[in-house]
Amino acid sequence: MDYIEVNNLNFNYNDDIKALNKVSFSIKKGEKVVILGANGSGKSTLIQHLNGLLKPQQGSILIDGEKICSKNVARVRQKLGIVFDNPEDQIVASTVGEDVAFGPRNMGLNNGEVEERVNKSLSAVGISGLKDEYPFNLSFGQKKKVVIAGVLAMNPQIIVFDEPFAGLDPVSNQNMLNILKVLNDKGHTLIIATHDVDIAYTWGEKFLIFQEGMLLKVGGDDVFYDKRLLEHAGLTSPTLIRVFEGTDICVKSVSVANKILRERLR
Ligand SMILES: Nc1ncnc2c1ncn2[C@@H]1O[C@H](COP(=O)(O)OP(=O)(O)OP(=O)(O)O)[C@@H](O)[C@H]1O
Repeated sequence: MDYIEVNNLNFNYNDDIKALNKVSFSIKKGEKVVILGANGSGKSTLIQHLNGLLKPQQGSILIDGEKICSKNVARVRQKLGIVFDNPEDQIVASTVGEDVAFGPRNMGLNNGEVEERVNKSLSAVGISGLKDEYPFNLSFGQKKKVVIAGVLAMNPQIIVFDEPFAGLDPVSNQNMLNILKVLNDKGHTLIIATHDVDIAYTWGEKFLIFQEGMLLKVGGDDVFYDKRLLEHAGLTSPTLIRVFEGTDICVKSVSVANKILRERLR
């Protein structure tokens, strides 16, 4: 059984904008998946379906064998956490510590357990020193870490990140890659939604290519060597592939060289 199953999902906004069009795919436990598409291709709409924020107008979503419905949506949200692109939309409390505690408290954990989860999560993203700060005064990258800590504190098996690298400086970018690596090493299933082909190619293992609400292709690295597919999706080749274009180096050698490079960059 697959861990996440999306079957024939359709979703329109205002009866006319087809945001998702017959989307079907599955994800296995522990996979590193990228939902890749240009602006407006349906990524955020899809993500919001994965934890029941949006209800399918047609089709279904199963998480760990359970079809999402109003009765189990709270349980699904403990299994699948989402870090949205704008951290300010997700911050709810007046101190960082209280914000991170919000999820575990709602899960009914006692004060000791909540405190332990808060400290562990803040430490995992490297912001233990910000525990008593007012979160809205922090920088964008710090706010992002507060939200990630809040999601980690719920200990979801699956974590979805919408544009996790957007707005981060190079050091914060590397921090984010490190956080993702630790989570993946611990066995979490990770999903990133992005339009950034470089980030996608560097980090991902399985790629879902979207265009105007349609899932054009599910594949591995091979999707990045399919120029027609990328063009159709309104995407370009990743820089690591483009630098070899026009040289005599064959695709196979580029692929092998990039495998080594990507391992180093992750
Ligand atoms: N609340 C909304 N009301 C009406 N139309 C919407 C709404 N949200 C999204 N859409 C439309 O649905 C389509 C898919 O949008 P969505 O935000 O899911 O794409 P996206 O791939 O996440 O884009 P981006 O990369 O720009 O965030 C677009 O045509 C968009 O204009």
